[in-house]
Amino acid sequence: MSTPSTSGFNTLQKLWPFLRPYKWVLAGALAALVVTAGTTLTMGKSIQLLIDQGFIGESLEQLNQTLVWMFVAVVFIAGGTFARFYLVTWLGERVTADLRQAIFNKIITLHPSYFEENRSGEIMSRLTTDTTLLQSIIGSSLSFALRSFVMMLGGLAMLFITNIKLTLIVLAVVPLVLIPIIVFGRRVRTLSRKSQDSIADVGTYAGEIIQQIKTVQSYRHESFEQVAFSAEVEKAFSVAKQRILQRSTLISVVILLSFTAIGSMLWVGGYDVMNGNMTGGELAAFVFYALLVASGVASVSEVLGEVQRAAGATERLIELMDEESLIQSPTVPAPFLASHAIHLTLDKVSFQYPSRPDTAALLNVDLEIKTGESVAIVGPSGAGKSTLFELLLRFYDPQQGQILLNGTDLKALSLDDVRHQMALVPQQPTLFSSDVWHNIRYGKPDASDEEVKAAAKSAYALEFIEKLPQGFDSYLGENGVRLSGGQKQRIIIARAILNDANILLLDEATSALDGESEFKVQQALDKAMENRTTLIIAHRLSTVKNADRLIVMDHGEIVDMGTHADLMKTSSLYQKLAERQFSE
Ligand SMILES: Nc1ncnc2c1ncn2[C@@H]1O[C@H](COP(=O)(O)OP(=O)(O)OP(=O)(O)O)[C@@H](O)[C@H]1O
Repeated sequence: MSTPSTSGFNTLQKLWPFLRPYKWVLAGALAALVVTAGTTLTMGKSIQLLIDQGFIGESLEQLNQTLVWMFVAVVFIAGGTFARFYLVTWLGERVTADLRQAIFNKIITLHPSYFEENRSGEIMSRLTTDTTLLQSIIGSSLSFALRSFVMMLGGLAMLFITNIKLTLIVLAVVPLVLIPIIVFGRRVRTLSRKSQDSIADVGTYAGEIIQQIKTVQSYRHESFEQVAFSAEVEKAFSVAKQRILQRSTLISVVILLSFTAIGSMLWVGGYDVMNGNMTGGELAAFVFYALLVASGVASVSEVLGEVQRAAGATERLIELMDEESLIQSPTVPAPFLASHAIHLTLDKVSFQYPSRPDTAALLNVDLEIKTGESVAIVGPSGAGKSTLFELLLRFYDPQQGQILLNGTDLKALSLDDVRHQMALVPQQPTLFSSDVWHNIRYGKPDASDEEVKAAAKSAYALEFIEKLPQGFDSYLGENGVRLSGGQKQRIIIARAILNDANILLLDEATSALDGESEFKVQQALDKAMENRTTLIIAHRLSTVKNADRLIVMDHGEIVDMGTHADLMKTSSLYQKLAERQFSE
């Protein structure tokens, strides 16, 4: 069985790839450390000379010489400490920056279902809290511990040189000091992970409430949420309390043991000085070294507690970094010829969401879509219409059957090629908290201002954008709160038009808009659909009538297919859906 401290260090070893690029900085810091520690150790001998020859021997020359040497030594110590502190703190900041980047790079490529299982607040907490903890540990605690460790070893050597008998007394205490370190260290580590987890819960909770602030306030749930949040905060506090108790106990036990040893040593040493077996200077030097060793042991033990905390944080980070996306580009993707001729085939596609393995969201779906065709998908709520889009965009892979793009399985093509072919206009338009430029240009980052404006014009968005206080430079607020639903949609459509993908995936939401707004969005959509293969989740009959073909879905299956007129005659489900629409 490994002790908690070694397994803590084992976990920390996994951070080595992040430190390796800066091994020269690390080496510089270590060199500075050795210089400072070595110089500090000579101070004990200087004190001995100062007392025995300067004070007791009453030699002014010796006094001067020793003090000059001590001054030189202090200059070295100051310089070395500067270098060590600067380099190590730099290292902590640099490594944390790299870690954050690596984690973000990982997160952004993970399959969407990962985010169903893991709450966003928790992921955010790893990116911020856990990395900050590591920064403080790499950047300061570890340097402190290393310095203490080197001083401890050096001090110990000097103790032996100065007086063996007294040293043995000091050493008898060391195992006594190690026992609490091992016992409490393990507890601190477990509690530390728990503590980080509960801090993440606090962040997640607050994040969700802030996002839903209007729901919270309209239902007058403020005080209810305050109570619930306070429970989360208190939970985090009580875990932290346990952790602090363990750490404080550890520190105080170590201090108590160390100073008991120094007390007994002083007694024995003082007795020897009185008997003339030892000079006063020797005892002073010995006490100096013993203090170095004791404070070294104390701070190493304190930092070992920190290391356990860091190991907890590292575990969580490594876990996230080891996560593999379930949706991957093949290593050698099949070649895909970009052209406007697009042929989509769904071949006996069945799919269950990973969180609901027993319910088929899609069942045996067979479908052919040709270039330029517009296909409307209708069906009751929960029929699987949006799921179809999720599979086309490869947010999920079907468990049975395959989806072919121009005859090649989506899984064989590079993700880039697949997604480059598609532009999605979702039912709930979501915008980035930035200006209009950024939001439209998201469809094509290298688009010129003219292209962005042209896309906005095609999407019938130009007129309202120009009326905004700063036109295209207007900040749209978080998630575009400063725009109406119809305006947000037209921005999204402009983005899709700019993207100029061959396949347009429209999840219509015009049902939520008033007549005027709906008319404009419809115009924008008609423009976007020109010369494109389009799949529309249709909620309104006007779209349905314009489509080349209609697909009726129910319980994940395609139950009927045809034109509006055909289906009015043959499909009872379609008749029902149409009746409901007309009566509305
Ligand atoms: N992420 C998910 N995890 C698990 N089940 C899901 C998920 N998303 C959708 N489902 C389920 O899959 C089924 C099909 O959902 P889908 O969103 O495709 O329906 P829809 O036809 O688009 O409905 P609507 O018209 O209401 O948007 C539903 O039963 C739904 O509850």
